[in-house]
Amino acid sequence: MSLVIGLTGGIASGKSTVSNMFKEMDITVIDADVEARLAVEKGEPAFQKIVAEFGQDILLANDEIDRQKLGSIIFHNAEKRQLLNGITHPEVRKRMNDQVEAAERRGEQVIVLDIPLLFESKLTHMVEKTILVFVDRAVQLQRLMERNNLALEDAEARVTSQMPLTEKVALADAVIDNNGTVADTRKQLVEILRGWGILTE
Ligand SMILES: CC(C)(COP(=O)(O)OP(=O)(O)OC[C@H]1O[C@@H](n2cnc3c(N)ncnc32)[C@H](O)[C@@H]1O)[C@@H](O)C(=O)NCCC(=O)NCCS
Ligand SMILES: Nc1ncnc2c1ncn2[C@@H]1O[C@H](COP(=O)(O)OP(=O)(O)OP(=O)(O)O)[C@@H](O)[C@H]1O
Repeated sequence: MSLVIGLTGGIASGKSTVSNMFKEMDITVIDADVEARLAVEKGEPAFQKIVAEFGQDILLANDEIDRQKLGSIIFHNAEKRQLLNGITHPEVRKRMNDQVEAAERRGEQVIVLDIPLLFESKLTHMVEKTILVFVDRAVQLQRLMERNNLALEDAEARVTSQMPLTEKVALADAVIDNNGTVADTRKQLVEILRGWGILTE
């Protein structure tokens, strides 16, 4: 049996930064954002449902979903967000489960699921241990504005659409403080994995 670790945090809190560290250790990381992207490609069942609910206006000229447009709708409207989540999340769960099974068949001892909404969507049953990547709200907003080239108001809408990181701290088995340097973050990850017997040296 493998150990399945859930890696979570908030938008732009540093999950990808930490998941890259796992990948450098040759540990498989299954990324919910990647699976969510694949699940809404043209021809997939979720694509049809999204167009039926949100209308043709949501499509780009090439008939793919306009992610920026869909994001600007759902990050400002909780009802629409729930509607989208209801369509995408079952598909994302299915895809992640398939990948976990494939990694288990390959005999992998440790598997990481990178799931931004692990706690909001009550997906903790999919994992044995959880690691939260934490940053202060001000740092989170700053990094999000810079990375996605967003105005403060849009960055705030995205952060506010998720459970506050301060609440997630109490739910996680281990917390990495990513307010400092990437090197500080790596040190904390190594300490956690040593504590869990995953890293020995
Ligand atoms: C709204 C969409 C089109 C925006 O696409 P975009 O390419 O701009 O962003 P991307 O997919 O890379 O997501 C960036 C981050 O936004 C946050 N986020 C995405 N969806 C949601 C949501 N429904 N609720 C809260 N936060 C969300 C996550 O922290 C994620 O890491 C897209 O995120 C989407 O289809 N979301 C629904 C599926 C979902 O919930 N994905 C999250 C993982 S299950
Ligand atoms: N310790 C750090 N110091 C400075 N910048 C950082 C640090 N960690 C992450 N960043 C930067 O902050 C941004 C967000 O980090 P990252 O992409 O890892 O977050 P994420 O949680 O995976 O985000 P999302 O879920 O929104 O994709 C990136 O531009 C990244 O380069």
